[in-house]
Amino acid sequence: MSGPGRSAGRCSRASAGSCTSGRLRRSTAVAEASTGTQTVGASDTDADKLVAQHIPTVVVDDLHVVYRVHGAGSGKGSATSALSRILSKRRSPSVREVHAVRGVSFIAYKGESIGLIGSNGSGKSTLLKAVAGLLPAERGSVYTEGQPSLLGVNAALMNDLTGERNVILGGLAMGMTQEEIRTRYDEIVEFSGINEKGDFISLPMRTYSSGMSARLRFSIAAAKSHDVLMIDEALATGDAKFQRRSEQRIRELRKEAGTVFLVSHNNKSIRDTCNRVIWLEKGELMMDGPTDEVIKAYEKENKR
Ligand SMILES: Nc1ncnc2c1ncn2[C@@H]1O[C@H](COP(=O)(O)OP(=O)(O)OP(=O)(O)O)[C@@H](O)[C@H]1O
Repeated sequence: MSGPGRSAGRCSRASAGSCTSGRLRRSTAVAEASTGTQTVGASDTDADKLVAQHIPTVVVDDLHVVYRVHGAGSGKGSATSALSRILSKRRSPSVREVHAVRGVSFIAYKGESIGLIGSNGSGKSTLLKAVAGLLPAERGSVYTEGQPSLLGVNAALMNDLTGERNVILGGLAMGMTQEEIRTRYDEIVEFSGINEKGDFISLPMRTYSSGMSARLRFSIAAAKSHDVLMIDEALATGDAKFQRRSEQRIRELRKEAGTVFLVSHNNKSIRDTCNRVIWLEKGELMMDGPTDEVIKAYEKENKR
């Protein structure tokens, strides 16, 4: 393992399994353009064979993430009051800390598709952002193999540019060459289904519905195999047909040797695409294990 802050004990502390890779690096990268019915758990797929090799892609070690909210509770959080404070050199009236992730540790392996579940505000998105290098760790460490890509429904492509331009922009942001983008362009547009009801790809993205934007973002991100792909609720916005297609693509990405993280409140999506689930509550890791086991425990807890 390489990267600052490495220590011999880290891998074994993080979770079960051994840390055999010599290529993991500490996560500092800024994420790129921020995204059935088949059961994956027990089948003898290529992805399952990869998982069995135990090649780590992400090591999260006792991770804590804290947000600091300036001006919280004072009722003076506006830009004008902040400017007046700066000019008068007064200190911010109050800073509230939100401890969003508390001591989470796990190791993700090549070929795994990991669902992140938990109630609203339990820290799922924050954990993904920290793994992507978008949020700093207050304490603990994150090591990743390769470049993690966070695909969120709020990921910023350029709303004033056409869908067509955004496909190119998103492709470049993910490290594809112009030639690769040209080759895959038709495939991306077709997968997104944006043109099913007319020539929408030549219109600016601001004219798209939220579902259409999410579909295009997912299609761009899914056009490339990722070392670590993190998808935050992207499937929730597409219609049923698109969801099935996306789930199929997630299974393929998993086979293409990467690791996929999927945040979702839809337990069926998680069951259909993930072989492992991490359950968070109040920023703490409640359970980490095979999909069926964790979802069963989560559903039992939520029936109370
Ligand atoms: N930018 C922010 N500033 C301050 N606090 C934040 C910020 N973003 C999230 N939080 C807080 O961090 C905690 C975890 O939020 P997070 O969005 O990670 O939860 P989540 O599990 O993804 O929730 P959901 O299922 O509702 O999307 C919450 O208490 C939330 O209020």
